[in-house]
Amino acid sequence: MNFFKKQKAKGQLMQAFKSGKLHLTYKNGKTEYFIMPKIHAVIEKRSKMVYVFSIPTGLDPKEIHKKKWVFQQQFGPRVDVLQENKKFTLIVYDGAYQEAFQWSYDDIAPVVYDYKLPIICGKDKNGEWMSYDMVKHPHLLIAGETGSGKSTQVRSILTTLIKTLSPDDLHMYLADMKRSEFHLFRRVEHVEKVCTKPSELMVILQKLKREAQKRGDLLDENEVMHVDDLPRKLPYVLLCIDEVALLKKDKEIMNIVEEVSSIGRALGIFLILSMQRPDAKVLDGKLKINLTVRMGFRCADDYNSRIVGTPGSEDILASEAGRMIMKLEQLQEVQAPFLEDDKAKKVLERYKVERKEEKESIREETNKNQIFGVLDE
Ligand SMILES: Nc1ncnc2c1ncn2[C@@H]1O[C@H](COP(=O)(O)OP(=O)(O)OP(=O)(O)O)[C@@H](O)[C@H]1O
Repeated sequence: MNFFKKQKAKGQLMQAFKSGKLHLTYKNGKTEYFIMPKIHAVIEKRSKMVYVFSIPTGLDPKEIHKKKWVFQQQFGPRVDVLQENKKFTLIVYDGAYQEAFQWSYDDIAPVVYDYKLPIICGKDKNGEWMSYDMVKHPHLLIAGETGSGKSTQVRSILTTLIKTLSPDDLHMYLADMKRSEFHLFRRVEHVEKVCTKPSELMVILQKLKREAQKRGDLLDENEVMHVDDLPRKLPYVLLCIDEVALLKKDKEIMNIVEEVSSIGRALGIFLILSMQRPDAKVLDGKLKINLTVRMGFRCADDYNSRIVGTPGSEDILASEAGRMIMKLEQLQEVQAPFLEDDKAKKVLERYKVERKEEKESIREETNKNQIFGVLDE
């Protein structure tokens, strides 16, 4: 921030202190003297300004919190005041405040109608929808601390895909390493398999490897670069792994995931990976390069947000669930739509079929004794 901008910002804060009488006053004869709070730093961050100040001894710290409205009058409605002893941090967010909002397919459908594989992200500060076509930007990483809104976002993305594409055009494989999220997608027509164990995921990955091989051969035979250019349409395949970091010690699994991330784009095989704590070891090498789209929900610190590739997500407040820094072509702050578990269940009800459950239970039964080769049919 240049010198003049910093001075102007300091002046505005001083003005707020004066208007709210947030200072000590003493008189010497007829003259009044003020002891003002001391401004230690003014830091400009992406989409916000941070002021650090301390108050003079004798001024009640509660006054600063009670008079938050003074800062709002000076800087606009979107301010936060944090306190550590005598030191305060005032955060002034720029732009309009993007309130939380509900997922509604009626609102989303017109936004995504011309995408082949639509990923709905949320709304930016101006209330504009953010979305993209996964066929153009394959492989997505979603990261964020517990309670930051990551699982809700995965739920919203998958539900939107199910509503938009037919089960002939999209085959989903869902790996739920925490056993907490994907149960509501069981028996959905588009969902080939929901698994919760690494051994089951390995079966899926072996299948996807063979599928990739077949698709690669087809591209060669037909002398085309992308499955969309084949004479016969093939379904897109989506593998979504929740809490992928739990698999980091499983080298064989991680190697195939990495391989899919490298070759999937042309073959119509895509990944959505989510993790609570960004792990530099998991996001290493090829995987890091190939997960081109990132959604960084609130994370612990700037070390973590750097690993995700979404600087600024460490500054998202705990009260801002569903807020993220998104990296597509550029970094952008986005509020994700809120889709509750119960509502998703209702939306998905009409896509549930008996057939798939039977198929799954048969597979699971077979898998008990024989892990490999089950899906070779
Ligand atoms: N898009 C959103 N808009 C508003 N509130 C949200 C949104 N997403 C999540 N929340 C709120 O945050 C809570 C936690 O969300 P969620 O379960 O998605 O977090 P999480 O990061 O996946 O946590 P965990 O890893 O523990 O599952 C929700 O119950 C809801 O109250």
